[in-house]
Amino acid sequence: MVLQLKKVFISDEVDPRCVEVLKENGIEVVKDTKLRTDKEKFLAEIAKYDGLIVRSATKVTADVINAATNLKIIGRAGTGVDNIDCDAATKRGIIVMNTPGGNTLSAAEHTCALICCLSRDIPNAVATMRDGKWDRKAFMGSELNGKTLAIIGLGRIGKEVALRMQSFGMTTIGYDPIIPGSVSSQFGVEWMELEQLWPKADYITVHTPLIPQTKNLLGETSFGKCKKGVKVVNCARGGIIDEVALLKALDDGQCGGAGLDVYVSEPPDDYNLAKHPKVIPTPHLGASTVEAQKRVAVEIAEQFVDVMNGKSLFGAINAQAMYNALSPATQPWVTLGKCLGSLLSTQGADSKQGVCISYAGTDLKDAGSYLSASVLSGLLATQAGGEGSTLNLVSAPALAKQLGVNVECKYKSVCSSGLFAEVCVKVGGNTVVGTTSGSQSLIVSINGTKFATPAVLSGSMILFQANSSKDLVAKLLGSLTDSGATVTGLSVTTPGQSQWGLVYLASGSTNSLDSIKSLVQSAVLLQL
Ligand SMILES: NC(=O)C1=CN([C@@H]2O[C@H](COP(=O)(O)OP(=O)(O)OC[C@H]3O[C@@H](n4cnc5c(N)ncnc54)[C@H](O)[C@@H]3O)[C@@H](O)[C@H]2O)C=CC1
Ligand SMILES: O=C(O)C(=O)COP(=O)(O)O
Repeated sequence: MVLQLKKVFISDEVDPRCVEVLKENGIEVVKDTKLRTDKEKFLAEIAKYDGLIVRSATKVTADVINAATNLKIIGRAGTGVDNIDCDAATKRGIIVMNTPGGNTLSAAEHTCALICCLSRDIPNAVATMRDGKWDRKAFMGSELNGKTLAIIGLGRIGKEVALRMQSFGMTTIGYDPIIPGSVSSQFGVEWMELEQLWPKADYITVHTPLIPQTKNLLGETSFGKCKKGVKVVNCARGGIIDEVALLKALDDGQCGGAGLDVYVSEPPDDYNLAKHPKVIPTPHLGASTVEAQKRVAVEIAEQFVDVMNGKSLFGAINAQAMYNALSPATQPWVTLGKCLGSLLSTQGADSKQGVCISYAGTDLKDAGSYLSASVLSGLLATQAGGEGSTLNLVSAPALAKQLGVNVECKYKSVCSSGLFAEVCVKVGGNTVVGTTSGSQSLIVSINGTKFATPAVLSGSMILFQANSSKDLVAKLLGSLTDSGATVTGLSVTTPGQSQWGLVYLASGSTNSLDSIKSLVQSAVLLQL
């Protein structure tokens, strides 16, 4: 798979190395960090690009995505993609990718810095000195040594925070629905359920994405289960700690202090929380280091170049089928799936009746996810509406879900037909079986009728069904030639009562179809 990437727009402050790497690889780049503030102009401009690179400031909402009629890929020079409407992008077949890990260490260090500042109230102490005051009594801190740090979200950043704070003598406990205790114990974190964790924690730090399950994860109820005076840090996303509940807990002493780098609205709608004397606020600086910025800028540019060259889809978060389809060995099967889907669509197969894909042969052992996406991309092509809609391996599964199409995949290691591998797609009463030879897609049978030898699916073809007769082929070829068509080949099923066939044409025209109408039961023009 090679994605054509000619023009990329960068709408946020990204290190200049990003532009350099893209340009070195022949990609035209426009960087304008102000345009996004003028929505109308931004929407008009974005239509010209096939790539977009952002950080967290640009809100890539559905209206931006729908205006970007040529867009193929959105790159996040950083981790969180909550500023990108990934569902809208997926429906349009646009790849969304981030640079996982590029800013992990910076975000982890910033979290640790906030924990240290909280333990000694350093910012307020600094402020008094700046005010010309020598006030030692007001700043009695407490050691981190021997205290318990609860880490919610034990992914990349959570783990690095744990390792660093252990060197201060903190006991680290944590919770994550995906990372089990057997893994977290390897980096010194005792895994426990949230209910056990709340009353044990002296400090709580959150490192999850903002998703429905994590919204207000630390709120009024959970604060109530914590030790009085618990200190909290949010360097992940605003809203994981409920801002209203936090303000109340700070006021009534249930929370002893908060280090905040992220907010529900950025910049905050009001500064009540940021100005609270027990809060240490920073303006989303977790990833703002020279090192992290250089890393994410180069990484996102290199990832774009790799996609363009069909080399890798590292960092893609909505392109699992495309990712699985990358290897050269899978390419012919991806093409076959799409051909079989298109062919069924021309036969009027109704996808609402459900799609059953059976595939056999050890070559196809791991083909499930990309085969179903590729069949759907052919089958549903006529149903993908809207300007700039692309039905591809990213958008086809999303469209099937939206249309309520049920897809079933079955795998068998042994191919009973004697072929090395084959794919059978059944939709309602229509069934097609195909296989590959080198890079070619071949049709083996249609509705149970076998081709004499598997027939190539490529170029302009007429697929017909007719009553078998001795002179059928001669009559068909005669009519087509008389209509001005140049026939380059023919492949038919073994004669029975009814016969299917493929006539290969130098170029297709409806004239050719009309010329054989009286000789066949059905005929469709295919362009594969
Ligand atoms: N302040 C800043 O500038 C930065 C903020 N971030 C944010 O930090 C957060 C974490 O980033 P990474 O560690 O790189 O992500 P990650 O994907 O490596 O780890 C996130 C972890 O959260 C866990 N998780 C998901 N749902 C959960 C739940 N309900 N309860 C507990 N854990 C749950 C996941 O299983 C995963 O292990 C993200 O929100 C990211 O956007 C990242 C970089 C910089
Ligand atoms: O990578 C992330 O998730 C961040 O929050 C960093 O945001 P930024 O790139 O600094 O706008």
